[in-house]
Amino acid sequence: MYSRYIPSAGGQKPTNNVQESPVAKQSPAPPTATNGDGLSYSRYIPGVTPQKQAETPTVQRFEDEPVSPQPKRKRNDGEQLQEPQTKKSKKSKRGKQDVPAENMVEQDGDTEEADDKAEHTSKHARRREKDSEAVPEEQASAEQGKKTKKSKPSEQHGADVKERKGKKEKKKKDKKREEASDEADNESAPDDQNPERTVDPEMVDAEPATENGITPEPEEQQPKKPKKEKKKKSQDVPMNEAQEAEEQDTRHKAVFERLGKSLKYAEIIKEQGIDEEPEEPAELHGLEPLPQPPRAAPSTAKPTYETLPPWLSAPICVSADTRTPFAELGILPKAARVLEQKGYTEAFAVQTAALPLLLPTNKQQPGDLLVSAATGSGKTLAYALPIVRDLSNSVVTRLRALVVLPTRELVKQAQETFELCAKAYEGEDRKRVRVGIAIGNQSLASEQDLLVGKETRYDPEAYKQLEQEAPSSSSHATSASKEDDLDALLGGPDTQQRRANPRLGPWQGQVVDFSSKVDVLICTPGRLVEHLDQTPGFTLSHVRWLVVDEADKLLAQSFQGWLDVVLEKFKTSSSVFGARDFPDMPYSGVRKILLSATLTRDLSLLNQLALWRPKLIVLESGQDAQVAEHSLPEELREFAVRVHDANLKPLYLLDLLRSPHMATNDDGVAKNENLLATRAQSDASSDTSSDDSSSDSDSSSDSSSDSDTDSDTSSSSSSSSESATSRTQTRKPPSTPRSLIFTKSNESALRLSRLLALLDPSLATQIGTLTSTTPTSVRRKTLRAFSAPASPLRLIIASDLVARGIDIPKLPHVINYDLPPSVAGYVHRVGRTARAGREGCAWTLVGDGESGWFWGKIGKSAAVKRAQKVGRVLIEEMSEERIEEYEAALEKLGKEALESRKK
Ligand SMILES: Nc1ncnc2c1ncn2[C@@H]1O[C@H](COP(=O)(O)OP(=O)(O)OP(=O)(O)O)[C@@H](O)[C@H]1O
Repeated sequence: MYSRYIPSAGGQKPTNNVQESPVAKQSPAPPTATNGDGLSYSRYIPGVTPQKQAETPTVQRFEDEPVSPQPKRKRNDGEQLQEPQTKKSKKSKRGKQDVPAENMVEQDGDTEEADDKAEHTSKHARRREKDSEAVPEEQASAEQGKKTKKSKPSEQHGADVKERKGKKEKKKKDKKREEASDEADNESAPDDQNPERTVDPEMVDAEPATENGITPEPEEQQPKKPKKEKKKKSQDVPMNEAQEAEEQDTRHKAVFERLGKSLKYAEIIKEQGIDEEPEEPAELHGLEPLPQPPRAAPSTAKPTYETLPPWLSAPICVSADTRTPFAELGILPKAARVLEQKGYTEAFAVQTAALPLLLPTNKQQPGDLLVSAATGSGKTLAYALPIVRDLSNSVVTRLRALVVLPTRELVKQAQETFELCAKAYEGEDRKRVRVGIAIGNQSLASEQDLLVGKETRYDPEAYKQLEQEAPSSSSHATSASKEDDLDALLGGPDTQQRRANPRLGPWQGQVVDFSSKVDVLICTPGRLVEHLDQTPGFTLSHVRWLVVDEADKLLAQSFQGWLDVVLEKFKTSSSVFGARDFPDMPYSGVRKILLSATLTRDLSLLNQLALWRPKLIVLESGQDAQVAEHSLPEELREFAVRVHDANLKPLYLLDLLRSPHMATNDDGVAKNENLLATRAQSDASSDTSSDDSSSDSDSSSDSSSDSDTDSDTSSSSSSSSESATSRTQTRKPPSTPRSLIFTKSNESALRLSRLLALLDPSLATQIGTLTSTTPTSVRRKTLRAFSAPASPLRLIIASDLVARGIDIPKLPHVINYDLPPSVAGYVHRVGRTARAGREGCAWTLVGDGESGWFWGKIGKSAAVKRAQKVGRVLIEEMSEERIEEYEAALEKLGKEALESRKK
């Protein structure tokens, strides 16, 4: 609520006297003037008769304005000065009396207090006007003087204060002031130091008094009183003020005394430990409490936020260094002996975990199995051994195990392991398990002959029955070859019928019986689909094992929709009763085994397989029990070779191959002290000091870029120290270290092979190339030659064709000439070395523009679990002479390429 000044109707004509007054000349305000808030006040102007009551302005009140809890001070534009200045100005105003009344008054029309002020000020004004007529001039001046600085209320003012006493809020304020006044030596502080005081309503009234030119009484003579007191007290009782002050003092003293006593009493009670009197029991009055159910015990079960199924979130973890004698795992002594002859004295960790679950000795309910274990950890034997053990119990040869792998080389490799196991389980009432492969390296017909046997017999009754039957669902030749079409044309309608059911023989009454020639078929997915489609008598009706090795790759890619086709066959070919029974187990069905070093945890992919009671085995490396997305072999050492100038990358590779870092014997064991030193530094990379950074800057023209991409100072320092101690030497080691070099494509592999031969003609006979364009027979030959220690073949430059699964015995080095396409790609590539618990080194050439990706995704990624940190190797800057040689080699290569295109 605020007050607003509304001038009386018709305005007010200033009298002549007023116009003559010096004050009036400066101010247009009438004798009964209003301040900026519309508050009226009376002003003493000698010789001017105050206006009558009827002419005083009315005050209109508004309820809809927000009420400020405290009076706010609004300055006029001219009142920008700070408070001390305000005081000065006030004094000057008093002295000079030349400032308009509006400027003298605090502008505040918004607050409640201001409303009150406005109200009673207007009353005051009216009353003062009356009083000014009656009270002699001296008395009036004395009264006004009291109001100014000491804010002594007038009689009317005292009455107003009493009225306001009823208001709660004002009471509180008054009380506060009262308390404050006791301590603050009765208004010793000047008003202008207290912003609240500057807006004191009394001040509003007081200002006009100073304007009247009447000098207020000196402050010293007036007793300093709290404002509230001043308001309460009436003008005419100066004696009562002193009495009241005394009374209040005594009252305050009494209150403080009582407080002190009670505090002392409380302390005594505390010290003596006196209990307070117990409360008397309340009378119940027949309102007895209703029987309540017992309180439920708080649940101790922890909420689970797991979204993965338990088998995936809580896998079977096995430490990578676990070794167990085969005999302890239920492997027959004769089989264990055969394995030992091959060098398999103990079961590796993954075999220790998987064999008991897959062998028929398993007491647990059988189900599907997933294995996620590092490269070279022996996964192949982990599934081959129990499958062969199971199939060796059979009497009749039927296709009972289907093993699917992504490449021909891997199929061949798995075949060797299965053959070993078949040998191990042969004899002693066990049949020799027959292992077949289907990889498309020969014609379909010849493969069909190897897989499916055919016998013809004369049986007219069976023939008739077959004629009436629908085409066989188990095997059918839907996409017949051109030769078959010719047969059909020559052979007439019978031939078409025969094609519909391949069991119908070429002659009337002749029936064909098909039989599987293999117990285990290891195949690539594409060739499997072809056989299912085109090979008569090829059936999956008896299959009870399905192995998907390198499962992440096989599930991520369609490979002619092989999985859907196979799973469909598993559903429809179960017509033969007991075909999928496990002889030593109360179980019937197809057991699925999925394996990979980078096994997918993608449930949408895994769900395609309709897994039944699956279990997941995860190989842990190191002491850290945390399961990472990918883990590398514990014996693998990784190095990043910085390539400053990507255009000279082949020269960097040559220098690396000739450097002492790579000098190892053919078993992958370090031959050279420098390499051991490098390894030691790599191990200690975390605590190497960075005080040799100067050497880094010596060798590197833009060493800052290295630190930009790699914030880990410890690793940087390791690189620096390496650069200082193990700088690449161009001294030639005794022989080229046996290395598998990966490029990003077939083309780059071929180009690099030729370029290296041109740069160093001595390497020409030592280099082999493996790409998807290489014929299978050449691939196999190359790999075999590379595995032989005495072979001249020292380097294989390959595409990612051989990145997965290929087992090259005792390969000491893998070099990533080009960065791998993914983290999984890196894991598989470098996994060609450090296999089966042996040492091995992986070297990655990292260009300055690639280091961010390499260190972020691979080198320092938490997703890749490694035993040791990735070390760094710096190659010396290339001399001008070498660069010229390189350019000459490039030119020659270009000419060769042109010539080959012309041909
Ligand atoms: N128990 C064992 N004792 C000694 N050597 C073994 C044993 N089991 C397997 N190996 C050897 O370990 C090497 C790696 O085996 P395997 O190829 O099965 O590994 P992997 O886990 O399948 O690797 P990748 O994931 O790369 O395919 C092979 O040379 C194999 O002969």
